Amino acid sequence: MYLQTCAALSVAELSALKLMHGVSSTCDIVYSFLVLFCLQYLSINLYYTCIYPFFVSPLRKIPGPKDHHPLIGQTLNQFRANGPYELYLSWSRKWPAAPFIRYISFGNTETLLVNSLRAHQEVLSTKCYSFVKPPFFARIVGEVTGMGLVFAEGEEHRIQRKLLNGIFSTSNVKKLLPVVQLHGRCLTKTIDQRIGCDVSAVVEVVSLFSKATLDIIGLITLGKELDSLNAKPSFHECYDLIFNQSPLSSGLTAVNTYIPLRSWLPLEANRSFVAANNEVKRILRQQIRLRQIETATSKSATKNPSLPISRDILTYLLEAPPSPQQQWTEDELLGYLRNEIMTLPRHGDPDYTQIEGLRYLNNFCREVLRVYAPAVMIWRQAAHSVVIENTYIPAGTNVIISPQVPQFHPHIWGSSAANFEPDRWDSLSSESASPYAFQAFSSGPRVCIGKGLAMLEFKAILVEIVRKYEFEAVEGTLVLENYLTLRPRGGLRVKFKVAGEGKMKRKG
Ligand code: HEM
Repeated sequence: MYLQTCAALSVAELSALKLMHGVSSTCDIVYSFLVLFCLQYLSINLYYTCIYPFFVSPLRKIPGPKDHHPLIGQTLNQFRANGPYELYLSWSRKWPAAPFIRYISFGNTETLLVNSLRAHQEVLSTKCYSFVKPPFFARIVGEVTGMGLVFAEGEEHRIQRKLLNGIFSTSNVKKLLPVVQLHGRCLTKTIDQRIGCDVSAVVEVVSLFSKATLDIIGLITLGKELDSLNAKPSFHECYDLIFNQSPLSSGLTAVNTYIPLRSWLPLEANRSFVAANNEVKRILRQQIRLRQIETATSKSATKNPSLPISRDILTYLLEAPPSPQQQWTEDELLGYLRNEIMTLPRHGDPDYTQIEGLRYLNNFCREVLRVYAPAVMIWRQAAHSVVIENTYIPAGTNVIISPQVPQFHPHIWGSSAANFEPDRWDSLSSESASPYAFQAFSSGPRVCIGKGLAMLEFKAILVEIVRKYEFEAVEGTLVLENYLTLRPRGGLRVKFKVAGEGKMKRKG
């Protein structure tokens, strides 16, 4: 945008100069154009980085932290913070009643963090289509997920959602339970193999669960086992490379957010990321093409719908590390869960109604997603100027929803907001019962389309694991990081041993 404005201004100024001083040589014209263009570009950038945010912007009076670096804003503080949510939560605690909190990010751009329930409702629901995904977000996420429904806007988004909603309806998700259970059994088979003849085994679960989740989504969306694709390197190897980048490659991803260097930097760390990413997309495109041909030729195809877009396969994964602040011990919480799951018939897989009937399991899963929301940031940009909660938001302003902010807000969840307490879901206050108090899947017209499927997967796999094993985390302290989703840094090692009888009786 600046580039076009500067070019237009330079042309106008050059024409005026020519009128005043007569026609000069082509060389002079090009030289003058370049000088004028650079001067203008520099001035505009200086204005927007050094003057506008601090002396002119209508957002400057909104409460927010002032301890930013003069050029890179809060970027350094975010990098130094204890986990990806820490700064947002500390600001939200400092200004609990503010609808928005304003902070300065890289290059002194202003960002608004959504804070109150009402502001969440307006941004995500009432005025949902006044906001779009910012271009830099498309660069970081789009390069991994591709540009499907996630990046469709306005009317195009409404149409795509209408087409896809049916596939993810409760009645369809119900039918997918056997697929999920089948993969749950494959997962426990892997754990059994690792235990072998020993009493217990330590297993790195992030890659194990990621693989199971991917396999389920692959089978549901492509109608194919990803393991059976015979690609070299395999689909899972490429996927692992994308999500477990080297420090240099992660740094490049961060830089790519602001300066789109990714596609032409001749570094090995960059090349392997780009190659893995391209390979994943190639495999998916190929499978989708095959599926489309099958669908076109098969009479029964309409009974077996598949998603027409490749990005849905690279989706959010569940991680559930234990909370350091919890009041109940891990043993007690898992004991309650085990006791409830053990009320299911011993043999055979539970059906959908039986799983949905497990009240504590449902509370447990929602509490995991409340305390450890996998999506750390949901990015938006004002498509046009808009007023929310008496705050004037100019077009182009970046707005961020961080699910942990409403999910830890003391005005919504009370003073125990940071504690892991599954029972809180049985007695919600009017604030915490609001659909905007729990944002792990976002809400409004852009709510996660896979929410029902993700919850079913989470519960069904937990049932499978809890029935078979007793388990505990091996590492004492977990460091969480954000790479597209919340992940334990360096993975999560869990000690599994085959379960005996449930030992804990539920209190009360
Ligand atoms: C625990 C698991 C999951 C979590 C926490 C999660 C979270 C989210 C969140 C927060 C959004 C909103 C993103 C935004 O507006 O920028 C979203 C959107 C989306 N999710 Fe999920 N998701 C999960 C699983 C899934 C699954 C299993 C699928 C599909 C198989 C899926 C497909 C999508 C799609 C297509 C969108 C875009 C919806 C739209 O813009 O209309 N998600 N998800």
